[in-house]
Amino acid sequence: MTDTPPILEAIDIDHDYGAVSVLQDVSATLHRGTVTALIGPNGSGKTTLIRSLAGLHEPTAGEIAYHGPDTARRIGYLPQHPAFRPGFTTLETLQFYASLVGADETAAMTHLDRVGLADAADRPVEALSGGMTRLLGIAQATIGDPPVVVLDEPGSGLDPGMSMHVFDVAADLADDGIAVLLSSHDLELVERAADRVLVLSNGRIVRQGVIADLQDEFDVDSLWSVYETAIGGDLDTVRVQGERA
Ligand SMILES: Nc1ncnc2c1ncn2[C@@H]1O[C@H](COP(=O)(O)OP(=O)(O)OP(=O)(O)O)[C@@H](O)[C@H]1O
Repeated sequence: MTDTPPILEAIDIDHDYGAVSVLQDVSATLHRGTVTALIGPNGSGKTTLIRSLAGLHEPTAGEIAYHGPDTARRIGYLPQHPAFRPGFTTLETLQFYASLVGADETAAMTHLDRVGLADAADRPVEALSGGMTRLLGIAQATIGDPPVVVLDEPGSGLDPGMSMHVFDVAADLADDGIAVLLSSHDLELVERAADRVLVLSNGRIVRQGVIADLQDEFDVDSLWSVYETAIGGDLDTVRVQGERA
């Protein structure tokens, strides 16, 4: 759990998009068997941090360090807007990703079943609803059993039952020993399924730790109160980074 050494960590990373500094001095750890939720206002840098941790872009400064096993696939990633090549079925698409990471033939169906998409196995990917496409993206992120899985807003666009299911899938992955990072704006679901949170505000981690410990520290009984206190300032204004707020 969280007292184990991290399997993946960001060490003092900065990320700039040209002249715009989006992450500053971010240090964060992910641990095996733990769901860590990344929460923060719109535009605070969550997707940028997730993409940095997934190795999709180099930080401008600092380091991303992976301490896990040398497997065929180290980190599974669900983008915020998953998209798949048209002309193939859901099952064929997942079988393709399975073949890339050396997973066995049955893995694709098992992973489809886990996200609740078994009945859509023969449906072309272009005929999936937005929510179903996201579920296929989650199945794709977990195929090959990477020890770290990062999910950018996995519950976005899903109905309440399916959102809850997706968070339960994340908790099940952690029960299997995987280090899961997910971003979300749904604090109730985060409180239900996550062990730890990283609170990002305006490109900086303003709090991180076990949810219950943060509630004790702030002497509050909900994650919303932790969030409100940690973020401070206006909660109804999007702070556009690189601009005067
Ligand atoms: N490619 C880019 N070029 C320039 N600026 C960018 C780029 N991508 C993101 N940004 C800026 O970086 C900041 C952080 O964006 P990011 O998508 O990481 O935030 P977020 O916390 O994931 O937001 P949301 O919750 O709205 O999805 C924003 O100010 C955004 O405008």
